[in-house]
Amino acid sequence: MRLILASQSPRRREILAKFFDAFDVIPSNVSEDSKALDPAEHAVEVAKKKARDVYSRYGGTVIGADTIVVLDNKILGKPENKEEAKEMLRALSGRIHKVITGYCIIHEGREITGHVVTEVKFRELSEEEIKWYVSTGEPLDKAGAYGIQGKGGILVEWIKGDYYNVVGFPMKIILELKNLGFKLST
Ligand SMILES: Cc1cn([C@H]2C[C@H](O)[C@@H](COP(=O)(O)OP(=O)(O)OP(=O)(O)O)O2)c(=O)[nH]c1=O
Repeated sequence: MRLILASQSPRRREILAKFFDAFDVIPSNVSEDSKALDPAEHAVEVAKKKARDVYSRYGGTVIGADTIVVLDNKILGKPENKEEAKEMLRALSGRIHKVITGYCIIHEGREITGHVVTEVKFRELSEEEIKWYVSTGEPLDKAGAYGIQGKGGILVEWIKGDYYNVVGFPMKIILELKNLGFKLST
């Protein structure tokens, strides 16, 4: 069965490639909005849209995922510009937030959905640090305006849960694929 990752994210491709040799990458072309009020539900709904979009065009076994940062029950998506990135980082400073990845795997016409939550605590960030981090260019294509896998690692005090979930591809998805019969590479 052909495995397809419905994502433009290079991070997702790299993580999936650690475990499976053969898959295709076909980014979806959908808007990242939903009617869901609950953040986890929202992430799952968007993941479903991504997977359904690619499945309807190519069939196969399709993986869609959506990662959001949630602070005080409010969703922080990808910042539109540097000013918005700074605002997000100020809001996250010194606080615990959740990173939620919703996923949808469509296999033999059936949808397997779920979400994974990781808690992340940020250090207290100075204005100078925030300015420096935004000038690295890292925040712009990332939920919550940071990437834990890059220079953004320095902003983080601790995490509780799956590290790979913060980067956008929880190990839960790998386990679901294994359960469906996809063989892990050696
Ligand atoms: C919090 C955090 C997010 N991110 C990234 C993961 C996701 O790529 C991105 C959230 O955006 P998403 O909409 O989940 O994904 P995407 O637009 O990059 O790719 P696609 O929709 O095609 O699958 O933020 C990190 O890389 N590191 C982090 O620490």
